[in-house]
Amino acid sequence: MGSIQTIVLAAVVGWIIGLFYQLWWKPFRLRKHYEKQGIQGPPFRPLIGNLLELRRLTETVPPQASSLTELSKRRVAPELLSFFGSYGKVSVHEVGRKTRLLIVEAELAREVLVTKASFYQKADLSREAFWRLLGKGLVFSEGDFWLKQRRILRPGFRHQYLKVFFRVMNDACEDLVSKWQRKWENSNECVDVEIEVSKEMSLLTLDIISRALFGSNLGGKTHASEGAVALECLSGLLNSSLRSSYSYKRLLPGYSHLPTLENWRTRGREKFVNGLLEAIIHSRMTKRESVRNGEEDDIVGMMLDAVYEGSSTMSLSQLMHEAKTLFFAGHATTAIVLTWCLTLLSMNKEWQERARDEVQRVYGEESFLDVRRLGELKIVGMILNETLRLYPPVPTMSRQCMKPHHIGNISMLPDTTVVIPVVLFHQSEELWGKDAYLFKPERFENKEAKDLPGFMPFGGGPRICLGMNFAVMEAKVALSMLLKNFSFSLSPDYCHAPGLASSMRPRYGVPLIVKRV
Ligand code: HEM
Repeated sequence: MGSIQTIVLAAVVGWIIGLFYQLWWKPFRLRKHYEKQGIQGPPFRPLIGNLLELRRLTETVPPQASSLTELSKRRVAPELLSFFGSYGKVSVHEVGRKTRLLIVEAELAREVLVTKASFYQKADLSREAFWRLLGKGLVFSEGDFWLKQRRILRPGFRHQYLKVFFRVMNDACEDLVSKWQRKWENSNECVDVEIEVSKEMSLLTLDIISRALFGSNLGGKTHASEGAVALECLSGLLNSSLRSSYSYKRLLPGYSHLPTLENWRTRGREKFVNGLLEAIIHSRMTKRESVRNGEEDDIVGMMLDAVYEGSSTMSLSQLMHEAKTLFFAGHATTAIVLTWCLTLLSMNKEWQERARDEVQRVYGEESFLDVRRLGELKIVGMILNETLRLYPPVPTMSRQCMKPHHIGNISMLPDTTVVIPVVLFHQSEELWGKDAYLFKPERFENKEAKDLPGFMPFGGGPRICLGMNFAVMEAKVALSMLLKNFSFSLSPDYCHAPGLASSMRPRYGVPLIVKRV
């Protein structure tokens, strides 16, 4: 009996020491390590870290922007902007027990993402926040497993497939144009129509990614009503992921498994999206077994080839995770860019005209663009880059240090999360000049501008966005098709408020007045 008591006592003492180490000693030791190197930050607070300050700073964002040219960084990353202002280009703070180093120095960020990438992994904090949305797909895989998955998926984003997707993009955009044209069916040609474009762009990109992933032969699965429900579920999942960033719930291990109303809703949404994807993939498998031609022309088909090939190492459950990752990663980001492109063009009519002139010249008499002429859409490309600069859909990235090493003069220790505030780089006066807040696509006339170390809308290094070429092609096709058919101006109901739950989405949507060209 005595020995059992001793064992229990030793276990309890061990557990308390472990807890003390994790919650207090480890973050305290890391904080001291960085402070000794002259890196400052808000005061160290055990257990909760700087959640109080972070929450207070994010809650100060007013409901509406002060002007149409107010920089989005003030609304999307006010806490990081404030730490940068108070403590300089490199500062330290904690979220709960996680130590974070905020780096607003382009060369250091490049080291983390590119040259010293092997010392880092994706950060636990973002994995915890986004796992329901992105599954265990490529975005959060690591090491050899990540490399293997990336090798399987990469061909799907190469030129040969992109040509197939180009058709898919054209078809989906044509459907959207026809849908909008019908709004004039019973009314006068010159009548203005108000359209909430942020929702329309989300539906469009969801349609495109479903067609590219699963083929156009979906039997209407992700169109119409199911598409709208899927969109609602995805946006609900995104909101709860982003809301959890600075939530106290983070301090409770296993919170996401408790039977709360929010968790119940989140699981319902997740179940719907998983069910939809499973049904589509199973119908694809059945089709594949009956009509096997070996030449798949969508991404799930290509992954199924990898599942069935003897040499392959992709399991069916991994295929589900990858499909989920691409389904989400492939639609939300591009929808944001398209929404802000149309908004900025509505605010800057001369650029809208210049872009339309270019589109009309490149299309000529054709109703579809020739894939070989995509490169001629130079002005559209410049507008796209300037939009990605002002409204980057991924406003911050983070990495977790795995091994001791140096970046610049800083000695890094494992378990430190590095925060790379893309949005602060993109809107830095030091990098872009005093007029960094203005929409000036001519910045990108010089091709080298997009290779500047401070411009990273698609990330960088080995983990650079897999869908970058897909997204650029999609945005060019959609913009050119819309500009060719319609003109845009701001609705009197438009309220400028970029930033919804730490993302670049517009808080109140974007109602635009649309006219037929
Ligand atoms: C304008 C649209 C897009 C933007 C701005 C964007 C941005 C990014 C960024 C910044 C990353 C790197 C994140 C990090 O390093 O932590 C990333 C990764 C990724 N993106 Fe995109 N993305 C876009 C569109 C797409 C599309 C259309 C797809 C797929 C169809 C896609 C699939 C992925 C995947 C799979 C990764 C993870 C790559 C890896 O870790 O190896 N993205 N994206």
